[in-house]
Amino acid sequence: MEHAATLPQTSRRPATPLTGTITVPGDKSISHRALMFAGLAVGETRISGLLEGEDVLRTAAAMRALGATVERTGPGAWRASGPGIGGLQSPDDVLDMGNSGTAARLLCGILASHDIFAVMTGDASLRRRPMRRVIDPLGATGAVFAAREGGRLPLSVRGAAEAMPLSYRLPVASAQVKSALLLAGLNARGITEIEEPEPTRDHSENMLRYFGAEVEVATHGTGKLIRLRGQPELRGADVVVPGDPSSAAFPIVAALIVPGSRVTIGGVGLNPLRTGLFLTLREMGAAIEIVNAREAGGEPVGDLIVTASDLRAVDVPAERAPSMIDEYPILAVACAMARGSSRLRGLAELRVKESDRLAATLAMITANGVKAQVDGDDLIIEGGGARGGATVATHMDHRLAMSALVMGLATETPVTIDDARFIDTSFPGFLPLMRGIGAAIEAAA
Ligand SMILES: O=C(O)C1=C[C@@H](OP(=O)(O)O)[C@@H](O)[C@H](O)C1
Ligand SMILES: C=C(OP(=O)(O)O)C(=O)O
Repeated sequence: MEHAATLPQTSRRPATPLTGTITVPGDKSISHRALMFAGLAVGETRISGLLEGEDVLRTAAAMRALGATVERTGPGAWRASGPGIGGLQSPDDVLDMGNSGTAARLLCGILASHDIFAVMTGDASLRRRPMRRVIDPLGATGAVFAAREGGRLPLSVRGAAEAMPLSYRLPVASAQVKSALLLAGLNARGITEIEEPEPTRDHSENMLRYFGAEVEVATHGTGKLIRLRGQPELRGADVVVPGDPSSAAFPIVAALIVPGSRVTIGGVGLNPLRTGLFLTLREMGAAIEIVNAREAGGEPVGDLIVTASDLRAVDVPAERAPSMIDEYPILAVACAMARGSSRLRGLAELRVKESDRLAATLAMITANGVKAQVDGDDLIIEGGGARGGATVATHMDHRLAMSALVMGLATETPVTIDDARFIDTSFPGFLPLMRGIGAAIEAAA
């Protein structure tokens, strides 16, 4: 790639505390959905604060290839409109979803209930990830999927000419699977019904309603029952994307573990199905104050004031995992710096992310001198600080890259990562933003 010599980056303890007021880029989950729903709706949608990371740009390109109008009008400002539900067309070429599981899986839902043919692929990381979790249930719409062995990309789909509505109980806690089925249900005649035993992020349900669909959500045991009436008239609507709490996690943990730091992060999304990390960090003794709580674009938002804190170990229950599923690598860094032994439970889903995040997180901290082990689906971490000094293999995984660089801000010797390129999938501008608050991160020698 272009700047091959600067791919490895090194972080070290800064000479002074981290300080400043920052904002993080827009929420990745909401950004994907805003482009997809806008591309299915009639009339114009204006989006502000869209995450312009690689993953979301893949969704923009795919929606364009399917016949939607998607244009950038300024930084984070986008305009999109579509032909209405059922009106998308076969793309001329293969859809390349890059590194993005969300883009690939949600798009499968759209394709399943359109009378079109499409082929989808992704990068080496995405081509390893399981797609059966969406293509198996989506087959009941009448769509015909064919995928590589093991249900991996590339795949092809001949969408259903008249999609059947689905009734499905999610076997894994996955907002991607739920959202793919809801997207398919948009162009099915009748009610699509999804039972979700463990609640996962509900941005699709919220945004579908906002665009004019009829979505009912009822409590069902410990989970939810979601019912969507098919073939609504989706109308374009303006979307304000809040700051991504999963991105805010990195400067938050950095501020907590670099002594004397105080950092304010403005406009962070605080949807309760996304804030498991903040709850957990507070249980560890973190000083995270939420001020100026408000609503933006139908989602709760607030400013976070984070002050360096003496962290203590934590035991995180498995039920909390869906509300912080992407935050375990950075939580592992906080646990390594905390006093005592932490246990993070129920992490099986981490094995099928951009990398095997359970194995890679363990390797990241142990290579830098932290005692830790995996026990079944749990990660056990002995706190007390870390030596550092290792080069961390990031396995095409943005969250590992950022976590390792944050860890190096509090280790005895610097931490290096092998490849910083994938950070752009979710957090373009991470390196300058962190340097701007005083983080010592530079190209490795
Ligand atoms: O729906 C979404 O936008 C996402 C859901 C989660 O994936 P799963 O549904 O696979 O848990 C999460 O890891 C991903 O970053 C974004
Ligand atoms: C798992 C992630 O994303 P995706 O599944 O969209 O690749 C993530 O952003 O951490």
